[in-house]
Amino acid sequence: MRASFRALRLTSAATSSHIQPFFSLPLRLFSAETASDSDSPSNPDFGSSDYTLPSSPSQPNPRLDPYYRARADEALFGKKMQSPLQEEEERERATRLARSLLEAALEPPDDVAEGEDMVVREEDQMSLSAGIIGAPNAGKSSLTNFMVGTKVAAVSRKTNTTTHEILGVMTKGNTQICFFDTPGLMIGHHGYPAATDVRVRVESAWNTINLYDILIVIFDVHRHLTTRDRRVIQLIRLLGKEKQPEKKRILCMNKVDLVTDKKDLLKVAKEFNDLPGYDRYFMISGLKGAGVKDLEQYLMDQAVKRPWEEEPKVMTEEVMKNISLEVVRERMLDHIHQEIPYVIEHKLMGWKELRDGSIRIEQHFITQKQSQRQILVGKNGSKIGRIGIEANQELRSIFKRDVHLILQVRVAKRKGA
Ligand SMILES: Nc1nc2c(ncn2[C@@H]2O[C@H](COP(=O)(O)OP(=O)(O)OP(=O)(O)O)[C@@H](O)[C@H]2O)c(=O)[nH]1
Repeated sequence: MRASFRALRLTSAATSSHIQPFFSLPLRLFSAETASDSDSPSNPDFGSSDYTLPSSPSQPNPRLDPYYRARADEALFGKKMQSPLQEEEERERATRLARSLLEAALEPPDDVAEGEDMVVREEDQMSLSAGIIGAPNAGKSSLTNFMVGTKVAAVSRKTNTTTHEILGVMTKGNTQICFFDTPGLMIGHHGYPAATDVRVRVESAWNTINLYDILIVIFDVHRHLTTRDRRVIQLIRLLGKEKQPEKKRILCMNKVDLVTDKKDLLKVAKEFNDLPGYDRYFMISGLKGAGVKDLEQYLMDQAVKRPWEEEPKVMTEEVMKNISLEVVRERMLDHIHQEIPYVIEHKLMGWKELRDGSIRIEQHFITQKQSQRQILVGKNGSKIGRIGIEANQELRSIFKRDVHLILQVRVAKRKGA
C-alpha cells in the first residue's frame, strides 16, 4: 500500500514538472522582472517574496450552466456530453478513490504491531483462560512460547484467584489469553504417573477445570506413532469421554513436523474421533508453528467479555538482560561468602535468541587477581558450575524457555601489560 502511495506521489511530481514549461512562457510575458541578462537563481533580480502585492479583488467564479459547460467541453476537447447526474456520479467516484488512497497512505507502518500502545477500556476487554494438559515433553511450553511470542509476558497479577502456574499471556487487540499449567493434572517433570494415577488425577482435575474457559489437551503425535503410551491414551480418552458444554476441551496433536507420512496423522485423528468431549481437533507443531494460527484464532473466538487478569506489560529484551545478570549475581553471592564478590566485575558479553526460541547468554566475571579467580572457579570448576546450574534453572523458569548460560571467569589485564 505504501509503495503504491509513493508511486502516486512520484507520478504527481513528474506531472507538475511536465506542466511547468507549458505555463512558464505566457507567465514570463507578464512578470514584473527587471531587465537583466542574469537568470541565475543564486542572484535573483527579482524575487516575489521581496514584494507584497495587493491581493486581487475577489471575483465570484463565473458560473456556467452545467449543460452548456458540457457542450463547450465537447466542442473544445471532444469530450462526450455528460448529464449533470453523470457528472455528480463521477465526482463521487473520484472522491471515494481519493479517500481510499488517503486511507492507504495513512495506514500505520508495518513495523508497528497491531494493538501495541493501545489502551483498551475495561468494558471492552475480552478474556480467555486456557489450561494446558499433557504428558511431560508433549510440548506445552513450546506451544505457549510460540503463541505468546518472543517477548515474555511480565505478569503483574491483578487477581489471585488461582495458584496455578502461569505459562504465558498473549494479549492481542482487545483480547487476552492466559495459559496455565494444570495442577492435579500436571503429570509433571518427574516422569509419568502410574496408570491408576491417571484416573485419580483426571477425576480430581474436573473440579479445577472449572477455573478455565477451555482445556487444551496436548500430546506428542510422533511419539504416539512410534511408542504408544497407554497412560497418554487413557488421559486423552478420559478427558474426552463426555460432552459437557461448560467444560470445553480441544485435542492438539503436536509435533506433526516429525511425522513424515502425513497419512499417519489421519489415522491418529480417526483413533480419537469417537470422543464427544472434544470441541475441535488440531494438528500442530508448537515449535515450528504449523497449524498454530488456526488454533490461536479458535482461542481468540472463544474469549468472553471479562476484564483482563494480567497487566499486558511485556518484558523487553533489556529487562531480560538485567534479570539474567541479577540472577547470576545472586547465585554468586550465595556461593562466595568472602569479600571478593564486591571487587569482581560482572559483564553481559552475549545475548542471542536462537531459532528454537531458547536464549544463549554469555556472561564474564573479571577478577583482579588470580587467587580470586581460583576461589570463584572452585576445585575443578565445581563452584562456578554450581552457580551456573542454579542460575540456569532459575532463568529457565522466569523466561519460560530454554536458556544456554555460559559463564567465564578471567583475570583483568594489567594496565600497560
Ligand atoms: N520437532 C518438534 N519438537 C517439539 C515440538 N514441540 C516441542 N518440541 C520439543 O519437545 C521437547 C519438550 O518440549 P516442551 O515444550 O518443553 O514440553 P513440555 O510439555 O512443556 O515439557 P515439560 O515441561 O516437561 O512438561 C523440547 O525439546 C521441544 O523442543 C514440535 O512441535 N516439534
